[in-house]
Amino acid sequence: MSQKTFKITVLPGDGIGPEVIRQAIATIKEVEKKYEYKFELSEALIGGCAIDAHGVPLPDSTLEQCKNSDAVLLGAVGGAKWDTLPGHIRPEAGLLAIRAGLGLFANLRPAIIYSSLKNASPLRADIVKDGIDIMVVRELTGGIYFGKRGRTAVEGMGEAAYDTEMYSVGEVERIARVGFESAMKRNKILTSVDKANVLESSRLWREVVIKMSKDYPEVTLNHMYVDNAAMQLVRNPMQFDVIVTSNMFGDILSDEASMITGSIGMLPSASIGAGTLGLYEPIHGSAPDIAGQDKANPIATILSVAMMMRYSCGLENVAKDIEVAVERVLEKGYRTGDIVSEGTELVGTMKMGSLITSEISK
Ligand SMILES: NC(=O)C1=CN([C@@H]2O[C@H](COP(=O)(O)OP(=O)(O)OC[C@H]3O[C@@H](n4cnc5c(N)ncnc54)[C@H](O)[C@@H]3O)[C@@H](O)[C@H]2O)C=CC1
Ligand SMILES: CC(C)CC(=O)C(=O)O
Ligand SMILES: [Mg+2]
Repeated sequence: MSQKTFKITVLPGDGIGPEVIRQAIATIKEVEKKYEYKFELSEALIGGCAIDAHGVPLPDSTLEQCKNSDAVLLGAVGGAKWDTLPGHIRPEAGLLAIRAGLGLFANLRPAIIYSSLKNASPLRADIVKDGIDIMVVRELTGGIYFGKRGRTAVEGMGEAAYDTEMYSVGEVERIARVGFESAMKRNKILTSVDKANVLESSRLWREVVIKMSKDYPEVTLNHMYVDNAAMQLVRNPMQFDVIVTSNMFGDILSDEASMITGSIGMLPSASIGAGTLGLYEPIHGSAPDIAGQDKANPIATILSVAMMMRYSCGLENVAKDIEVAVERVLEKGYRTGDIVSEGTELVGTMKMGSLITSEISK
């Protein structure tokens, strides 16, 4: 029987992006060998490298190519070289534009602590002993990252700058639905994180989430202010099942959640919208401090490939295979620098990638 060919656009980006993407591509090639599914990979530019080549962080041709794909795999963008450019042509603007351009309003960031990595967590052993398994559902195409911004002046205070947080009922409804649906498939606890004691946009957020909870009577809904949530994540992370929150709060809390599971180099993400097209990327950035040194942990990107198999390709068995391969390599004691500890073996980006692909082929 002939298999469907999945069209994947690969956007390596900047810094460690191309290094971790190389290992993710090797994973896809291994999947092809083992399963005979076909993946047609084609690369395109985004971020700093696109600015260098075309003067813009997201060329129209890149967006078009992504729209004509089944899925997009992205490394990371950004770096000091482009930090002084005006905001709208910085590498990060390309990232925001591709998320919005593809209509990917929901970003799923699973923070899981692997049993063999418990001692890589900076939290006390008694806090992580029963495991951490949190799904952060972050709104991705609204809020302050997309609101009106600009420069003005304040009398007697000189130049001023502003950014605006705004959410509509429709935007909150669709992300809340992803949160509730996700909770229904898990332990049925949803924590909506906001700052409703101060922000009007958070008060609307909370009203909408409460209204929607009537459709999900089995889900226990909690509300938490973001400052408390940041604290509770280190105090008692096991209380969380699914967290649903705004773009900026989700950005910040997911970096925190990643570290309590061992490292930011471990967390994958899936950005999804109304259809099956999704964008898959590690939650970390371009890590200029370790770029080009074979030090980056490729696991977050490889696990993003697993999420791609699950959400855009419908290949749950392949997704599981990749996740088990990662687990086995960790159980055998191999570690990149960000998760290394006494009694484990330090390996580089390339070696970690090849250890994982060789587990997949088994
Ligand atoms: N999705 C994206 O493309 C993102 C891009 N950025 C951009 O990346 C650049 C650097 O930003 P930072 O704030 O430093 O965040 P970052 O996530 O790039 O790095 C933060 C720290 O984590 C470490 N780290 C990150 N990924 C790692 C990995 N896979 N293995 C081992 N260690 C890892 C880095 O070495 C650094 O010490 C900036 O230009 C920023 O705007 C930041 C976050 C996300
Ligand atoms: C440009 C930023 C919004 C990227 C980032 O930090 C993220 O998406 O996690
Ligand atoms: Mg971030």
